[in-house]
Amino acid sequence: MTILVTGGAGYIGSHCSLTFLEAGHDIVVLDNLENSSTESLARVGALAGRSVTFEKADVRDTDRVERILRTYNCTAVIHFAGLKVMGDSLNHPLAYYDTNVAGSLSLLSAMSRSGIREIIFSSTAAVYGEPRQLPVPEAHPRQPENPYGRSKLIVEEIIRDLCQSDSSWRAGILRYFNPVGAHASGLIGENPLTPTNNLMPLLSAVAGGRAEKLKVFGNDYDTPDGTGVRDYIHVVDLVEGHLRAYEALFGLEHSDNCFAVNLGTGTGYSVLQMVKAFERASNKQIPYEIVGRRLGDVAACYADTVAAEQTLGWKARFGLEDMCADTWNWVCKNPRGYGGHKNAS
Ligand SMILES: NC(=O)c1ccc[n+]([C@@H]2O[C@H](COP(=O)([O-])OP(=O)(O)OC[C@H]3O[C@@H](n4cnc5c(N)ncnc54)[C@H](O)[C@@H]3O)[C@@H](O)[C@H]2O)c1
Ligand SMILES: O=c1ccn([C@@H]2O[C@H](COP(=O)(O)OP(=O)(O)O[C@H]3O[C@H](CO)[C@@H](O)[C@H](O)[C@H]3O)[C@@H](O)[C@H]2O)c(=O)[nH]1
Repeated sequence: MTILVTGGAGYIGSHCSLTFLEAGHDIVVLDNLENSSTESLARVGALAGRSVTFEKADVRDTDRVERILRTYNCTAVIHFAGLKVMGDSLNHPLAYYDTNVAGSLSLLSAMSRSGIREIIFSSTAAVYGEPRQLPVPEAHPRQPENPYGRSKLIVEEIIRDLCQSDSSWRAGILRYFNPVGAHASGLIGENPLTPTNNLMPLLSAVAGGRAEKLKVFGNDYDTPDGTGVRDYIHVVDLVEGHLRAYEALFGLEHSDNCFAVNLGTGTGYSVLQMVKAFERASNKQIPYEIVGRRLGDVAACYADTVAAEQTLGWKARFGLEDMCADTWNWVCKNPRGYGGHKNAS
């Protein structure tokens, strides 16, 4: 029962690999190292007490993926490999459709050819677009507003069609809200040197003196303090959700062989609340200035978590303090990220 983890050297994939190894599963990681290095897997191996089997490969190489699936007798796939920067997807839509859509199609074809029918797929709250209702339930209309969100929605639909066409397929689609934080050891986390527009890495960059101040994108939203509200979820909670999803796949009835659930905490925090929380965790002042709204941002977005609780028996455990403290611990211990990563210096 070996599980193929695509994108397993990356931020979420490395945490997931550790969680699955610790739960006693055998895994093989496939990654093209486009946004990662094998150092993350060396550290996962050290934490788990056993080495991680790794194949450097591209998910778009269907024949190679099929060979890997067969070589390791894989029975299921957790699919993280992809591009993830919403803003970037507006400038490079073809790259996003190629990696996220064509890459997933290639993987699903390789699975189909080798008779593997179980997949957990990394989707995103970005498939909902502007929330019309809060908290956002899974049945909320899916109207993504950028190529990144659309690429994920297209793959969701492909997976649904597969499950409908053949009841032996089983799929768990997981819509992440805002993953943050790092493993408590401080050994694995999100590479601090990767260019990013996300709030948490920018907070740590300012606290660590790598950036002068934070730009707060708008304080005129219809939220308690006027700044944007999001559902930040600790990456360790998020990957626990994958373990529960993997277990839930076995309990699925053939008539109901595909589920889509939100992975969030259900609680929203504003940008200014995040600034304060990070100041407490780091014991540093975080200077900020209010600037105009960022194109494409919504006022507030947080998850309805009822389906995750019912379908997976899963609920996030970590609070904002842990998310900030674990991020800060990771960044302080690894100010230059992993060795070998193209953005490491
Ligand atoms: N981090 C977030 O905020 C977030 C939110 C919602 C959804 N997601 C999704 O979760 C998944 C993992 O995100 P992450 O934050 O760990 O990103 P990441 O960039 O750290 O990890 C993605 C991994 O995929 C690999 N990869 C990229 N293209 C590949 C290809 N063609 N073939 C093989 N490997 C390839 C990269 O090298 C990297 O190791 C992504 O699919 C992303 O879209 C992330
Ligand atoms: O320099 C910054 C960066 C962000 N923000 C604000 O912080 C909040 C969070 O922004 P960010 O961390 O960029 O996350 P989102 O824009 O919510 O998008 C994330 O969350 C989505 C899921 O909801 C994922 O799909 C995306 O990949 C991921 O980037 C928003 O209100 C932003 O306006 C600032 O004020 N200043």
